[in-house]
Amino acid sequence: MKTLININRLNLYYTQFHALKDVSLTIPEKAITAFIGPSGCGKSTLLRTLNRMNDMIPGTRIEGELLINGEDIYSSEVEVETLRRKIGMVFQQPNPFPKSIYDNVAYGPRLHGTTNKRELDEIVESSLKSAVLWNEVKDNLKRSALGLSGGQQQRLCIARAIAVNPDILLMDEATSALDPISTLKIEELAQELKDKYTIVMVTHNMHQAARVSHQTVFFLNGEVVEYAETEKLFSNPTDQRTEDYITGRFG
Ligand SMILES: Nc1ncnc2c1ncn2[C@@H]1O[C@H](COP(=O)(O)OP(=O)(O)OP(=O)(O)O)[C@@H](O)[C@H]1O
Repeated sequence: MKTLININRLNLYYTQFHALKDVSLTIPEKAITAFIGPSGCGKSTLLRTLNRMNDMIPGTRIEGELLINGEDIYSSEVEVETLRRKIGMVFQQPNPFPKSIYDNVAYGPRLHGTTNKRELDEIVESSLKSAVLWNEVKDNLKRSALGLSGGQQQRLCIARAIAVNPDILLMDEATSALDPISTLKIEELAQELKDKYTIVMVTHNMHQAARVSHQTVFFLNGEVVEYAETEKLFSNPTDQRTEDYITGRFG
């Protein structure tokens, strides 16, 4: 499997607080990588370094190297806007815009200069189909996105993210606010999307990581304790701390 993301000795500080400690990690292309670990261990922080969302938090300092496709995304030549266009993100709480379903999905393509109605129609349809939402909304595209259920809203947010054709999809506990059936739908959707996108997901739910991911990364106190193919990490972890965590002895 080809490596897409290469992280070398990454350290991140929130002012004085050392939140990521010497993190080294590779993330394979077109597969799902799950970040697990107890609350506050740095999962979301590392996820946010991948699209430079942490840049927006004052006092954040980063050392080390983070390569995507061989390019250091923290180099001064990288334009953050261009980088973020290639990296979609879905959050814990579905956050559709207070606009129609259609306008939510068309938002990114319009921002990037697509104005042709037929082209936009096609992008909206194909993105909603990819997000397995099309059949539920195709007759109501002009309705407000806020009228959808939580699970539908989250699939709409995924459609919105993929409408600009990113390389990477980041999911930060994207199912933790959803009911079990909606959660299952998003998990199934992630399985389908991984053939086209590299997915990195933070999850509180170890079973979810075990169910859907190819690779799992276990964090503790800002460090990566261990990362491995999911099957290996859950059946035969190398580190005692991983074993303690996955068997429920802490966290
Ligand atoms: N903006 C910030 N300023 C200062 N400290 C922060 C900031 N964001 C996060 N932290 C701290 O950094 C550490 C890692 O936080 P992070 O949100 O990455 O953990 P997490 O593993 O994703 O946790 P959770 O599972 O609870 O979301 C925590 O101790 C947190 O308090």
